[in-house]
Amino acid sequence: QFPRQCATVEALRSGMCCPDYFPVFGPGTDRCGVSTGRGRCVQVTVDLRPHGPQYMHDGRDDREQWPIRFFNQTCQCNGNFSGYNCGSCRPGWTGPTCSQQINIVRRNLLDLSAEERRRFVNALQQAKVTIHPDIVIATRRREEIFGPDGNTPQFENISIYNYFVWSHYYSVRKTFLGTGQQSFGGIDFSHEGPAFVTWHRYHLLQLERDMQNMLQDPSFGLPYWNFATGQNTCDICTDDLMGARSNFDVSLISQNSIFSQWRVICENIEDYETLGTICNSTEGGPIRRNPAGNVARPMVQRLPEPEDVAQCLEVGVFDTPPFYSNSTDSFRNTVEGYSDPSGKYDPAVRSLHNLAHLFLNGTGGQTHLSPNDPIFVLLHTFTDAVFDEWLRRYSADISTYPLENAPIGHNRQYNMVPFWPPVTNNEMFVTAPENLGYSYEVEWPARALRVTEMITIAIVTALVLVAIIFAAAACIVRVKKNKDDLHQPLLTDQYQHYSDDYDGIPAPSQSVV
Ligand SMILES: O=C1C=c2cc(C(=O)O)[nH]c2=CC1=O
Repeated sequence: QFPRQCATVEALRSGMCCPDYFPVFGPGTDRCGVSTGRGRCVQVTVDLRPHGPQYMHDGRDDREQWPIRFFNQTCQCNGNFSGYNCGSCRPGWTGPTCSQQINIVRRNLLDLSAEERRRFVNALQQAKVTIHPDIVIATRRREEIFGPDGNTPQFENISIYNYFVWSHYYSVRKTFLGTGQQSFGGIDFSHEGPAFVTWHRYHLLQLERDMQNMLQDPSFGLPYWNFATGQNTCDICTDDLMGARSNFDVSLISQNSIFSQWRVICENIEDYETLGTICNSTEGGPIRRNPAGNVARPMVQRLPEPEDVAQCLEVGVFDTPPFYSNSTDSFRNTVEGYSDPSGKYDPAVRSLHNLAHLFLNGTGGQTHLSPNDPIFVLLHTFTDAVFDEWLRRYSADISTYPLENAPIGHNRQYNMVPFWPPVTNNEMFVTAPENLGYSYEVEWPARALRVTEMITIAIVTALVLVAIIFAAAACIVRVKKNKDDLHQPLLTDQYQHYSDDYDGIPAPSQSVV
């Protein structure tokens, strides 16, 4: 959420979060790397266009007009420089002056070699236990951020992976309306609206970049899980990947997998909602996962079909009013999984991304907890791959991404909560290989024919066949007629008339034999 340097009483009181890049002449002398032309400290821009009607408690939530409840000044970086102090590079660029282009390839997890799988699992484990070098999280709402004594900012260190989990929780948490009052749940800054795809794209980019820095490997790329297998098994739930099922408890992970030792954060949801506290970095119980095991909901006992992805990619309009989870003929609502794969909204349906979450049936199926299960990363890289393919096919047509009246947090120019420095949804609505420095190694399934198309093709084929049969029949008749003509006795009426015509003199009794 915020750089460690900004989690101070002074920074919060001033509203300025512009850390030094290299403070040669003491603190505050190189804000945003200004001395080397990397960037400068500027006023934060927030989108003031109205949000949709789903949220009606304006003024009560720290996430409104993000991030100005906390800070109103931030670094604005020049050229390819980026980051909270302009000390890093924009996605797709690397090197000391950020002038070298890179392309990271995101591959199918099942295509990785044994050694690549081992390295990926180890990298996740390292991220789970390594404190984030730059970022700390707020553990209280803004009104309690200075602590009980008014002088102790309520921020905590958190590991790189747990920060990924926490960011998702913070974006979906309910609005606290006061002790004794029910928290308001009709708010979600990362789901059920157009920002679903842009928010999760940045979320993954941030984890990928943090892991690249941790591994000191700028070419590290997150793999993906092609969950559209149509199967009722989890093909990546093996001990060399995301962990097999435990032999002792169907909803736990096998002890042969390191993920059986992972402990989740943000599980005390009732405390957060009734006390108005915020999830912190404290870990609790194990990851729960029981793929295809939800007997109460047979519909979520299967994964999406390859054909579902193909159909979803045929929905050419990015989003449709009311830009919410009941939008119909919306690519976003289809890939998110509230519409059927052809785009038709149906409240009973769960497809694609939502279906993959619910199939996991456990930690990965509960929105406030789901990233605790590392399958989340792979499920979302695949969802992002579908989004990128859509952007490519439809030339990133942003015209139906609403500038206003989308659910709060989802307007095109809104800064995504809780990322820092501020980044808008708009900035993620670009094709990844050309603009963000990564691409997917993936083959998309061809779309099967619709019934109407099949009927049209059948009718056209039948007509063509009938035409061919008629033509053939006509030919046969003609050939037969010609043959018959050749075998006719030479003295015929026709011949007679011809010969009559020939000399122009009627010769009724003439014989040619
Ligand atoms: O973690 C998530 C869990 C989800 C469950 C649904 C649903 O459709 O019921 N959707 C989800 C999204 C998530 O991100």
